[in-house]
Amino acid sequence: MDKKIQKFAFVGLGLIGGSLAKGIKKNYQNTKIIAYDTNENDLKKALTDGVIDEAKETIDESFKGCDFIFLCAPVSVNNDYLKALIPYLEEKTLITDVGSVKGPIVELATTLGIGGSFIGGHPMTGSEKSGFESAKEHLFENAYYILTPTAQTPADKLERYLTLLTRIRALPKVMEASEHDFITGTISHLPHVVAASLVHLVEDTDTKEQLMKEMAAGGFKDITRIASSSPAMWEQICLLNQENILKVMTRYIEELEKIKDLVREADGPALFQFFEEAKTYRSDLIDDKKGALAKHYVIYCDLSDEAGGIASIATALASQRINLKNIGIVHNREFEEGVLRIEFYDHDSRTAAYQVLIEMGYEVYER
Ligand SMILES: NC(=O)c1ccc[n+]([C@@H]2O[C@H](COP(=O)([O-])OP(=O)(O)OC[C@H]3O[C@@H](n4cnc5c(N)ncnc54)[C@H](O)[C@@H]3O)[C@@H](O)[C@H]2O)c1
Ligand SMILES: O=C(O)C(=O)C[C@]1(C(=O)O)C=C[C@@H](O)C=C1
Repeated sequence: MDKKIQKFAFVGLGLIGGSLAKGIKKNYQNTKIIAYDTNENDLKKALTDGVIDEAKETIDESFKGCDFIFLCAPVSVNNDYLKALIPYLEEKTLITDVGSVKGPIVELATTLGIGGSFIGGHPMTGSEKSGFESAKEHLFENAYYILTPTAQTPADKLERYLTLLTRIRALPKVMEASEHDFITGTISHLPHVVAASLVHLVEDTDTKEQLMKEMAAGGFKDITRIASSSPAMWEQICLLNQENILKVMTRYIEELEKIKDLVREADGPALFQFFEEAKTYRSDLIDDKKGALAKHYVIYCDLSDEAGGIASIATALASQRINLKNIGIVHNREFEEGVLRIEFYDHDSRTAAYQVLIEMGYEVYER
């Protein structure tokens, strides 16, 4: 139990800010969360849902006394609020942002003389959706969350941030802002530029009847999902990480020229090698499904009558359209009596199943 009330403030309560606020509300017992956002409807919704305790109409004295302040608006806007919040920072306050570019804000914090209060942050998770209504309390589970301290960040503040990330089940990684910006320029910013440019290409070359748009299948949809992301967010990321994005775009255009040559020369073996090497590297990526970051959506359920019990549980879940990945009795020293282990494909299915089984009177638990 957290004895002391911790005060958290948010500026920007959209997808990322809203998810953080939800994650904090769920994982800390004693919190006061205040938030400011230009979107009044989202603030009202967050208040009604009990995610925040107070909605603010402006940045003022009420931002004093915070343990954490999270800047969760588009990147250049975060830079402006960093300045605006200086009068309200106290000794204990840790101010951070969640922006996708880290160099400029870390430099700004240092220039403003608040390097000792600031740590850059960037969760390597998200979605093409925006706004508070898309926020999820479990967004950060098993996801890397990069921290970029300044040269003046004290060790105890970094420690406090690491503890918070562990509580929301994120995987913290500390690095230099410049290294962060080069890495994300390559694995996140360039792919968003490429996805959007592919969409433009198809739009511009489509037939009169728009057959390409009509027939686009899995391949095109998979690679362009992120083209649906917020234009305001990506405009600012491109402006703030301009140098790295230009560097990596130049390198990518060279890569395209190389593969263009192979196609023109009809060089079968080289084309095979090109795709084979990409396939091998791609299948080595650590993702949700394997490796150190494995995500298992599992619940356990006590059963008295094994045979009939399994069937009725499977039927009840199926009737609610909840898909099972795996179901079976576990007998081991931890569960001497044997329990039913039920695995799902995703977090939402697990949450829904938990509710269904509780309502059916089963004893259900997550480990
Ligand atoms: N979307 C992602 O996948 C993702 C992932 C990691 C980090 N980020 C970073 O998180 C930040 C927020 O992105 P998001 O995806 O949550 O976007 P979002 O659009 O869902 O949320 C941004 C919020 O900021 C508010 N806002 C905009 N201008 C404002 C202003 N001037 N004053 C106060 N509030 C303002 C908006 O109303 C909105 O609620 C960005 O800096 C982005 O780089 C995004
Ligand atoms: O999954 C997605 O939709 C994302 O685009 C998330 C994503 C990315 O992986 O590029 C987008 C921007 C961020 O700064 C971090 C994560």
